[in-house]
Amino acid sequence: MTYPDGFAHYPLYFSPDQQVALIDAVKAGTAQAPFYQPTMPRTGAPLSVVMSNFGPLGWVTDREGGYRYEATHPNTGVQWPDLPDLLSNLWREVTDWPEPPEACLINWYRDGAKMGMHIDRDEFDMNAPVVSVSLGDPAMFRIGGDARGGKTAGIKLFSGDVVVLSGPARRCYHGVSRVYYGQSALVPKGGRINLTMRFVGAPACGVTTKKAMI
Ligand SMILES: O=C(O)CCC(=O)C(=O)O
Ligand SMILES: [Fe+2]
Repeated sequence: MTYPDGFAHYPLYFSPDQQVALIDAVKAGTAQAPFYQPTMPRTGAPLSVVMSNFGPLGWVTDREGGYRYEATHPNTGVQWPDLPDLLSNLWREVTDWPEPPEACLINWYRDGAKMGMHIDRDEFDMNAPVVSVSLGDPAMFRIGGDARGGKTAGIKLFSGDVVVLSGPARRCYHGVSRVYYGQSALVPKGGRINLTMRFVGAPACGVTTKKAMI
C-alpha cells in the first residue's frame, strides 16, 4: 500500500523550540477553552481523546448534536481562542489555499488513546486541505483509500512532524492506531497533542452544521 496522491509528510517541520512554543500556545488556549470529553452521536460513547479548538469555529461532537462546527465551547459557551501565528503561518507555507483555516482541533491523546479510521467530512468545502501537527509522543498514523475497510499504509509520526491531506488524500480514511506513550516529555501531563487545521466553508446564512442543510 502506498500513500494516496495529495498526502504529504514533513518530518520535524517544527524545531524543538517551536514545539515548546506550540505547547505554550496550547496551554494558554486550553486555559480559556478547557479540554472536554467528546462523545459519539447516538451512542454517547466517549472518544478516547479529549479535545479543544483554536479559531473562529471548533469541531465538536456529543450524543445529541452529532459531529459539527460551533463558534463556542460546548461546556462554557465561550468563544474559542485565536489561532496562534505559528499555525496560521504553517497553513500559508504548506498550502496554496487562498483563505486562512477556520478551525483548529486540538486532540490530546493520553495513555491508550487512539482514533478510529474516518474521513474528515463535516466541512462544507472539502476541497480545502487539512494540515496537522504532531507534538509529544510518537503515533502510528494510518491512511487508506476512499472506502472503509480497505488496505492502509502506516507512518510513524514524531513530535514536530506535519502532515497535509489535499487532493484525493483529503477524502481518504485515516486514523491513529496507537500512541507510543511515555516517550516524550514535551506534553506537560504526558501523551500526544495533535493540532488539525481545517477550512470549513460554511454558507453565509451562519449555519455551521452540515446536517442542518439537508
Ligand atoms: O491525530 C492525528 O494525527 C489525526 C487526527 C485526525 O485525523 C482528526 O482529528 O481528524
Ligand atoms: Fe481526521
